[in-house]
Amino acid sequence: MNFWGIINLKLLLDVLFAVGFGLLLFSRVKEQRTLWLLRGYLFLVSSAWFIQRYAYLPLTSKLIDAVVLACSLSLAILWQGELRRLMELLGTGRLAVLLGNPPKEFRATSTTITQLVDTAGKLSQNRRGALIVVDLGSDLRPEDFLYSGTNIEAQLSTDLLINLFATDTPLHDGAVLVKGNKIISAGVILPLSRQGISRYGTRHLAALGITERFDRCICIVVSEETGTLSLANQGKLERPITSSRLQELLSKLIGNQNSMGANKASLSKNVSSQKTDSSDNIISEINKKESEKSEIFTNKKD
Ligand SMILES: Nc1ncnc2c1ncn2[C@@H]1O[C@H](COP(=O)(O)OP(=O)(O)OP(=O)(O)O)[C@@H](O)[C@H]1O
Repeated sequence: MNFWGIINLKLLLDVLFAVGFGLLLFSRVKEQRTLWLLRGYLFLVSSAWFIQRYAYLPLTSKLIDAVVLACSLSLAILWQGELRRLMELLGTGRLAVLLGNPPKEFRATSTTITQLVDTAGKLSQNRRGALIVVDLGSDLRPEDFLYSGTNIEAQLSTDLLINLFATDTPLHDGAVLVKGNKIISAGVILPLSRQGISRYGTRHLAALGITERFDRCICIVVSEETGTLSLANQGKLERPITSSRLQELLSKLIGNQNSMGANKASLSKNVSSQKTDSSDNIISEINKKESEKSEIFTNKKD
């Protein structure tokens, strides 16, 4: 192969990689305005490259370079959160999440949705505060939280969730992390959001905090004060919502539209009877811990 052949091959590969990268960026952007911005920016960058390489127009080239620099700076300000997330994902090696291909274990089923709605409804009726983080593919890891809580690794069930948020249990403070149909941990302390500090309490700010940092996770919040249900997604809080609205939102977000409108009554009946072995074990483990705690307490008193 001669010299020019090698150069052209390199150029071809360069263009192919750049196009591939551009397509990957386009596939990750969902909002129309962001898409326009990205399209305009990539057009400017490729024009600058083309003029620099093929046309001897030094002044035009300099001008376009200056415009590209100005656009890069304004986009860095505008997309602060997204760029930060991108670097976090790259730095922690979560390439599957970056490529939009989350592992199977994050796929929640309609049963998961029903269990979550059922739990939120019951907790709301009893005015029991709760915070449930549902990882839909952000691959949340202990380092993403201020405190990663206690490892649970149990099958998701309404009974277990309700038990975890019982006010007299050690793990009720903080959030419960759910991935797919599993409860991963409890007593998790989330990073707080800085938006709406004057409007919301810390439970709601924690829900906003985690969802504005990770776009594929949502948070169900039950207010202890009012029993109000809320859903946080992408740093926005929808509240107050009813159980059926929560079911609708979860079905939409989890992409499980089939579960919408399914006869909720019979499903919630099923859910109540779905006591898995592992969740039973965890409940008895928690109760054991509690009785141990009270024993120590009474011994101390004696
Ligand atoms: N960073 C956090 N991560 C997880 N849970 C948190 C965090 N901060 C507070 N919480 C939970 O929220 C509870 C305090 O809620 P607080 O009353 O301050 O907030 P709120 O938004 O007004 O909620 P509510 O309406 O339930 O009162 C704590 O006891 C704890 O369980």
